[in-house]
Amino acid sequence: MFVKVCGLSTPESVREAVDAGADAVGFVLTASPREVNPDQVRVLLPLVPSSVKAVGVFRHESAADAVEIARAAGLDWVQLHGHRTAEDVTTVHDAGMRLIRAVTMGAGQDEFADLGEEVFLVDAAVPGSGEAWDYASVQEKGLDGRKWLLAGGLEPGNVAFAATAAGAWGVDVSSGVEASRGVKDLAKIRAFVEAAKA
Ligand SMILES: O=C(O)c1ccccc1NCC(=O)[C@H](O)[C@H](O)COP(=O)(O)O
Repeated sequence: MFVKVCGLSTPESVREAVDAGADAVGFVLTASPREVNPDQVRVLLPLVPSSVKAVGVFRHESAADAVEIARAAGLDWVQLHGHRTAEDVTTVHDAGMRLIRAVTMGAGQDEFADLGEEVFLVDAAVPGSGEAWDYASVQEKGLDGRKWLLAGGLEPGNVAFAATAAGAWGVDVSSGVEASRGVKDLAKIRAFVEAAKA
């Protein structure tokens, strides 16, 4: 199970996620209680080994702006929330970056089909809100065999059940490993990664 821990902003939380065995870490470079700026990411990046993907997360920014900000932060993966077009995908790829596209369950079947071979993420309606949803309902989208991450309201206690119910290839968490909004809890990060990998 691929595990991404998102919304990291301190050396301690990055170290804990990496040490616990996370496959990817996320830095929120958009308006959020977890927002960090490119300079902060550059300070944290040396703590992330090359085997772990470091992802810049964006919501309202254009793809071109996201690429520019990610580059300033030293990142080569971007995660784009919100409605995106084929041109956005091209913009990211032409910049030599990898893309995680975030969609919600409300997205139409054609939007899921459009995601092609891309790694993508199926999230709650409001990203980073900690809202759980009916994870099993994603099975109706026919995502078997595709590389996609389940997100939204996951926590150490529900991740194994949710990932199985959804048939997910990987999972992504932020709120469920926090002591309070925007403040990561190191023990929860470890418990989450261990539960997801078990
Ligand atoms: O974390 C945020 O505040 C955020 C803001 C804007 C766009 C994306 C954001 N976060 C994305 C994520 O952390 C994950 O993809 C996912 O939504 C985590 O959800 P949850 O575990 O329910 O917090």
